[in-house]
Amino acid sequence: DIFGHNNTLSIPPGKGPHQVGCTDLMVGRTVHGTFLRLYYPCQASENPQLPDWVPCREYFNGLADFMKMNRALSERIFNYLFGSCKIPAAWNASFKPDGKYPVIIFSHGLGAFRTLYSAICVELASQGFIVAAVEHRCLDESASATFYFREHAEPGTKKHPSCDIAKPLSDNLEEVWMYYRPLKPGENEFPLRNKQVKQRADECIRALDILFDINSGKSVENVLQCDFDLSTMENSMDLCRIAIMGHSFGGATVIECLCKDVKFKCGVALDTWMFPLDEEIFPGVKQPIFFINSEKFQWIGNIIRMKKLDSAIFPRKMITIKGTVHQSFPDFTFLTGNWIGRLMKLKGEIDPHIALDLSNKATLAFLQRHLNMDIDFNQWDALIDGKDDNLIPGTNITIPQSSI
Ligand SMILES: CCN(CC)CCN(C[C@]12C[C@](c3ccc(C(F)(F)F)cc3)(C1)C2)C(=O)Cn1c(SCc2ccc(F)cc2)nc(=O)c2c1C=CC2
Repeated sequence: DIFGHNNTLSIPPGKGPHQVGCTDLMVGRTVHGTFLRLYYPCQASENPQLPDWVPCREYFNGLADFMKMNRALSERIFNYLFGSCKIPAAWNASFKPDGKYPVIIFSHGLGAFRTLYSAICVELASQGFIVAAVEHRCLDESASATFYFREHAEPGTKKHPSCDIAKPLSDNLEEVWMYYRPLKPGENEFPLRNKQVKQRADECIRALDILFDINSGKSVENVLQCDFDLSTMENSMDLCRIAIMGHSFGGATVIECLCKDVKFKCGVALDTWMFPLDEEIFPGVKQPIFFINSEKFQWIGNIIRMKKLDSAIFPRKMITIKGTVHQSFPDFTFLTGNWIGRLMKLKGEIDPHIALDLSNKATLAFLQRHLNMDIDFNQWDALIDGKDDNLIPGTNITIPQSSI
């Protein structure tokens, strides 16, 4: 196709020792419920069913809204380009009990949704983490699209589920879709984004609470009819080893979560958008933070705010990956040929596999250090200090002396 290659298996599989399984979990029958995609170490399975990267076509509509494109046309374009793309994980594969796995909650960026960072989540799960990629919804409306179920009053208005994984548990539930809400003209952005980042943090904390319930063997009702037995994950999570991770708006969500909940022992913030954060919370953040930045997205104001989190007491690290752009972290960076990928700023100069490999290895080394894990991720410790030809320690943005 015009992107130069077919996409089905373009998202790189995990490099770690574990096979990766994946399932969807929706808890709660209202917009205030929790919706997440779970990536986990699984039993080897013969012919694994690979889930679709974009689970429902409504997400293409959401992307169109987010990108201010015409829905009808772009749904067909996105479906043609990305409709066949699969996630390299075994859908609903049996969980592999093997001691207690550390846990990561992942928060997506503005206009994204829970499946768009599968390359990162699959890699981490393959290295022995349980990863919950939340889908932000509610007032937040910072996902490009998301859905929830509502008890529908009128009998017989049963709408068939739009995508096969969205079969609701009981048939008196109807799917309600909500889409990305752009800023109104003249709307003051900070109050909205600050409220949203607090909402996003609450959703991450609620997702963690649900993992606690699952770990304690409490029965958790999955409103989605996924044939995955959550009880197989009882007592399998190391709930002293929990990290929060996110991209862009999700990076700001990392800082907000660290401030709100000490159960998060450290944070990895990818190409963070600092704007939504109220600087008053910064002194309240005591956990280690790792800022992994792209070369092109950052600007002086954003870096200055990150520097305000610098500390002599709490470990704060920053690296910049040379030749990367903002979209080098979401999966799109693997799904287009070079020239159109660079044209649409979905790819930087660097090979996306090399870029994400550096980001993932640096992340694993940081997590081992600050979750006190006893494994071999410390082999990549040098990357935390930016010691690699493709890395810059700290930032490439020069900050004028006057502004410090
Ligand atoms: C003009 C629209 N305007 C909206 C406010 C700016 C839109 N925009 C730049 C984009 C996302 C882009 C994108 C995607 C996907 C294709 C595709 F063709 F491949 F589908 C193309 C082009 C359009 C690059 C961003 O917002 C950047 N950004 C993001 S992008 C997260 C994301 C969203 C959807 C995805 F599919 C993948 C990744 N997350 C954030 O938290 C923040 C920002 C900026 C500040 C905070």
